Formats: sequence, structure tokens, C-alpha cells
Amino acid sequence: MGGSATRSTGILADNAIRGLFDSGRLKSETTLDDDQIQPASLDLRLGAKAFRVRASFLPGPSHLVADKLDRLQLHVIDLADGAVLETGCVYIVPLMESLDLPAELAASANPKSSTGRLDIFTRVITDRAQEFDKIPAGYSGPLYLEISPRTFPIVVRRGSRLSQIRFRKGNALLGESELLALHGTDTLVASETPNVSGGGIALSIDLKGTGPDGLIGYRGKHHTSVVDVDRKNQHDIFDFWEPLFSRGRNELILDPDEFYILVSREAVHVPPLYAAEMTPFDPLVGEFRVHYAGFFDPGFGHAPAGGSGSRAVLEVRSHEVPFILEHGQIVGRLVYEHMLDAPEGLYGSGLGSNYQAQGLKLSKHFRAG
Ligand SMILES: Nc1ccn([C@H]2C[C@H](O)[C@@H](COP(=O)(O)OP(=O)(O)OP(=O)(O)O)O2)c(=O)n1
Repeated sequence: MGGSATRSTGILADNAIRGLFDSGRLKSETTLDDDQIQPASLDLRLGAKAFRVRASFLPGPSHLVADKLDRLQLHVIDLADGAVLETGCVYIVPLMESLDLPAELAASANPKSSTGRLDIFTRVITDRAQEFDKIPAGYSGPLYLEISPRTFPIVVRRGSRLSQIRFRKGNALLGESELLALHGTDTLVASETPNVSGGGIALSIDLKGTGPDGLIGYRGKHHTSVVDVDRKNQHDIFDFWEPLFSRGRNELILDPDEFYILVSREAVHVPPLYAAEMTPFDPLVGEFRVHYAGFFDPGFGHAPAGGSGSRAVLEVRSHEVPFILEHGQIVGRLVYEHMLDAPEGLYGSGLGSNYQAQGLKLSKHFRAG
């Protein structure tokens, strides 16, 4: 697996994230959960209170989030014993972790894959932020999570982990020629004609499906019961999701503003010295989009880590008009970055990973039957 990477730019691996705690650059109200540090990211935990606010906001260059909360909060919810967050409402939750980053380290946040699969919209906000989910180099201060459940009401509590953060030194994105070379040696996506463009490698949609009727995906139901984000295999799939079948048509009409879980046609591979992120195909194609960008861990889909054939799960929404998606249509791109160092753990190898070697897979909260 290529030994140590030691580079001057790249994404911090698990060991270096541990080092940030040891040196006080990363702090937390309580000791870390055992599995909180992932190969290339840290899961962030909800603190004890949620503020229901009238609307989402960014503090802007001269304000703290706390000042805005004083003005915008409608109600404070105690999360100590768990509380329901309702669909269509916006909540701000101070996180347990806070930062005191050195000048050369920046960070970015993303919903965890399980959060995106539940259609829970989340973004990290920092003091003086002008952008969501981006933490500038050298940031020192608290972290907050904006949460807005879109399809299902959810139960969360202090310690629930909905979002994750990656730390980055400099710029270590792979350019298109580097991507093609890496694809040549390590097969990043299982495609005979890889489409490398827009700084990434394209992912297309599978609408042929599996099984006799061709199961292609699921559409979220409305007016369901609540999903407890901390409980696995808890809910019957069919209480929350309507299965969708291709029945030989190889296409799907997206209803406006409905939420779909679909799957990539290509298997995806993230070699151990790289980390990837999915970005929407083209933000200017407003009709439909992969709704949640997502971090892909080093080792995802890696054969020695038990990942052969892992597909990417795609959370898709159509806006404004009904839209016909066709089998093989490009819906997203994977961009790859170098790791600064080789991670100690890889996705799938003994880390309790939930989605290694997955096909079409709902979040870990659901069970069949
Ligand atoms: N749209 C996406 C985003 C991610 N993934 C895959 C690649 C990731 O390496 C893996 C796990 O992602 P997270 O760590 O975000 O997910 P969880 O923390 O929810 O899952 P786990 O408990 O398995 O770490 O899921 C995916 O298939 N489709």
C-alpha cells in the first residue's frame, strides 16, 4: 500500500487528528468516543442545547454566531435526554468540539453519509463566517451545526454525530492528468471510458437496477414516524421508503422536491493515500442535483480492505419541474486529494464501517422487514 506518503500538503490522517487533540489545537467538552476519529476525518458531536431559529443565517465578517443567536432564537431545546427536531424547521446546535488551528491548517465539513441518506440538511457555521462548511486556516473558536430535517422528523441527543470535518494543509487536489494517471494504476471508478473533466471523475446513475423487477432506488415517504439518528437497524424500510423499480425502462421521472436514494453505475475506489469528495455534476444544471456532497474515506472500495465493488449512494432531488433521469446519466464527480500521511486505519478494515462493499443501501437506521 505504498508506504508512508509524507508530503508537505494534504489531508490530515487519523494519527495527525489525534495529534491535534494532544496539542490542544482541537478541544472537546468530553473525551472522544472510541470511533470518532475516522481515517481522514473527525465526527463532530452535538452539544447539550439546540436553538430553534426563524431562518438560517451566516454571521458575516464582524459577528459571532452567539450574537446572532441572541437575536434570532425562538426557543431553546434541551438535548440531554434526546429531543425531536421537526421537518422544515431550522435549528442551531453548539458542537462539543472547538478549534484553535495553526496558521497552516484549514478545515472543511460535510454531513456524514448517514445524515445525507436521511435527508437531514446540515452545515457547520463558525464565528465571522461568510461561507458554510468552510473553516479558514488558523480559525480559533467554537463550531455550530445548522440542522434542518427535510423528509423525516428525527430524534437527536447530546453526543449525536451528524457531521464530520477534514483538516487540510495547503492545496493537494489532484489535477486531471494526475487523476488519469492514478486511474490507470488504481482504477478509481470501474468504467471502460472514464470521464475526467471539471477537476473530477464522473459518476453516472444506475437505473437498470437489481433483481427480477430491477430495484433502482427509494423515494422518501411523507408524514412518517421519527428516526432516532443513534439507533441502527431500528426502523422497517417500508414505513419510511417507497421502493422504485425500473421494469425494463431504465429511466426514472423525478417528482419535484421529492427525495430519492439511488446508486452509481460505477464501483468506486479510494486508494489508501487519497481521500475523495463527491460534488454535484454541474451546479448550473438546476433541474436535478446530487443533494449532499460527501466525503469518501481512504480505503473505500479498496479490495484489500474488503471493498471491491462498492458503489456510491446518490441522494437526488429535482427542483421546479419533473425531470427524466436516464440510465448512465452523469450526476456527480469525485474529486481526489492527497493524504498528508498514510492513515493508520482504512475504511472497512475493523472500523465498524457501515457502507463498505455496498450496492444500493439506505442508511444504517433501516432494516428489511
Ligand atoms: N454520497 C455518498 C457519500 C459517502 N459514501 C460512502 C463513502 C464513505 O467513505 C462512506 C462512509 O461515509 P461517512 O463516514 O460519511 O458515513 P457514516 O459515518 O455515516 O458511516 P460509517 O459509520 O460507515 O463511517 O460512505 C457513499 O457511498 N455515498
